[in-house]
Amino acid sequence: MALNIQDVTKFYGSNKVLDQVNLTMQKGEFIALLGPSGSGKTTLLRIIAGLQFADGGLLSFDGEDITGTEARLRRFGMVFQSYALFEHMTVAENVAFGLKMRPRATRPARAEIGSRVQALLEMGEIGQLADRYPSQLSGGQRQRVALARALAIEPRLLLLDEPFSALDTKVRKGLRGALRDLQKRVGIGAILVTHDQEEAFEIADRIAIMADGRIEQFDKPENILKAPATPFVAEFLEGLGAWQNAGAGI
Ligand SMILES: Nc1ncnc2c1ncn2[C@@H]1O[C@H](COP(=O)(O)OP(=O)(O)OP(=O)(O)O)[C@@H](O)[C@H]1O
Repeated sequence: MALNIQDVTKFYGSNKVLDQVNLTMQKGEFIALLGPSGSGKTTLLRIIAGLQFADGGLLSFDGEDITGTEARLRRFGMVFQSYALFEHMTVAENVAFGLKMRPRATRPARAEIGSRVQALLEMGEIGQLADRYPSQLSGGQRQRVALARALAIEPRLLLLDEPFSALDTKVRKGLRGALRDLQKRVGIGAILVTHDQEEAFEIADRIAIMADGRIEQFDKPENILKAPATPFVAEFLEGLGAWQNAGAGI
C-alpha cells in the first residue's frame, strides 16, 4: 500500500471541513477526489501534500508515518490549476529546476540532468519547446511543462489540483490522455482533485466521491455507476448518464 489516510479531521475555526476521512491507495494507482465545491477535496490534497496539517488522524506513505513531515521532505510532485512556471527561465530550465536545487550529494551531473529533462519533455510531447519561455506557450503547453517539472524530481506520488480546469474542453481532453499515459509509463501513483465527473470517470482507477468533508463512496468507476452507495452519490451522478449515452464510454 502506498498511501494510507486514517481518520483525518480538519477544522477551520469551528467549521469541520474534513470529518474522519479514510482512504488507502495502492502503488501506481490513479485516484480522483470528486465532489461539489466546498466538499473538502483541496483541503485533503493539501494535507496529503504537507502544505497543511490535519487536526486529527494519521497519514503514512510506504509504511512511514508522514503525518507531521513537512512538504519538501515528502518528495511528492504537485501540479495546480495556476501552476506558476518561472517566467524568466526556458522550458528546459523550468523542468531542470528541482534537480539543480538538490544538495550536491544527490544532485545528478549536469549532462544527466540535461538528458533527463529532454526525456521528460519528449514523453510529454513538448520536446520541441525546450528553449521557449513560458510566455511563448499555450495554456495546455504550460500545463505539460508543469507536469514534466513535477515528474523531474522523481516524486513518490503525483498530486494534481484541477490542473486542466482553466483550459478549453478540447485541450483538456487531450491533456487527460497525456497525463494518464505519462503516469502509467512513469509508474507512480497520482491523486487528482476535480469537480468534473467526466474527467474523474475517464481517468481514475478509483474515485473517492466527497460531500461535506466526508468520503461518500470510494470505488472503481464501474462499481460506483452500478451501485451508488448513498442517495447523494446517485443524485450527484445523474448528469453523467447523458455523457455516457453520448458514447464517451469509460
Ligand atoms: N483557509 C481557509 N479558511 C477557512 N475556511 C476554508 C479555508 N480553505 C477552505 N475553507 C473552507 O473549507 C471547506 C472545504 O474547502 P475546499 O477548498 O477543501 O473544498 P473543495 O472541495 O476543494 O472546493 P472547490 O471545488 O470549490 O475548490 C469550504 O467550506 C471552504 O470554504
